[in-house]
Amino acid sequence: MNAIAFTGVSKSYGTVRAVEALDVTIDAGSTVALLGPNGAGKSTSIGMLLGLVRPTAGEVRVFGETPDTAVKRGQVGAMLQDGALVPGLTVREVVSFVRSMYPEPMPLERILELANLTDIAGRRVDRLSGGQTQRVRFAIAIAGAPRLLVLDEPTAAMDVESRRSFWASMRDYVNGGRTILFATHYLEEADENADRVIVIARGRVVADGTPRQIKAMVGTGTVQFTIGDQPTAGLDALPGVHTVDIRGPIAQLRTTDPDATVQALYATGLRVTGLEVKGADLEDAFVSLTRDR
Ligand SMILES: Nc1ncnc2c1ncn2[C@@H]1O[C@H](COP(=O)(O)OP(=O)(O)OP(=O)(O)O)[C@@H](O)[C@H]1O
Repeated sequence: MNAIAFTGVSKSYGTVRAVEALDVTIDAGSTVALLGPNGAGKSTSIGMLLGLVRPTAGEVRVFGETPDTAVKRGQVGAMLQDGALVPGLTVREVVSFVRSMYPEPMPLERILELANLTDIAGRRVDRLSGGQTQRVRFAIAIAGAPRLLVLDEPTAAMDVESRRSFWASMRDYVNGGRTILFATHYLEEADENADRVIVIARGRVVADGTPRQIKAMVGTGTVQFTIGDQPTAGLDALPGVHTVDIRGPIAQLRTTDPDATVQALYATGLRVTGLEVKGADLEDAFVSLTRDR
């Protein structure tokens, strides 16, 4: 059974084509990352999935129904990028209120526990840190025990520790066969938490596969250094290297294993100056992938 089906879906804002001809189905029970750079069309796609944004063309179905119907039936929970919490209320009050709007909500204590809020349930929501606020948003998203959970950059305001515990809660929640679709800018986050990664850039799907397949396509990082007029032959044979770009005096190697690449680079005997190692720049990687095609 498909949890989600986009069929020929496009959305334009005036002359801006935010999403173009999206054809994607997502199986119930899977955890899928929607990965892409700023402005790729992730939030627009999520908005259409929730019935908040109307497609210019095409059709969206959630468990075989329109997004509006699926949302009304309490089948979908969402955690969006913004949305203020009612100030003055405690965490427990906010979560209880949201629970009361659903036909078959999860028990209150279970929600608080899953969202790691039990200890701060009595605190006012306007006195929370960024990470704690995100946890309340998560609690609100799961309050109705939805079959599909949609998260738009859920860990944006969190530090490393909060991210880790957030994803642990998520795995707990999804254990009973629920479906998760989340948007992220980070390949590592997609890799660690999804079983399928759909990459979008400029409103189109440019890659779709397991995290392993996606990493092999884009590399997980870039190793850059000043090569000057030294020979470039052999750089593409260094371990992990996937693409070599020479721009003036700068050599940029896209690699699946930056550590191994750097070690081997030093062993070549080349004079390496201005070394920089960075995480994958998806925008760059995908713009060049789509151009190469
Ligand atoms: N309400 C709107 N009016 C006009 N243009 C919009 C609107 N919403 C989005 N866009 C444009 O549509 C494109 C896709 O935006 P969208 O927010 O879906 O991307 P995104 O992948 O979610 O980006 P981010 O990671 O920055 O949130 C962008 O060019 C954006 O400027």
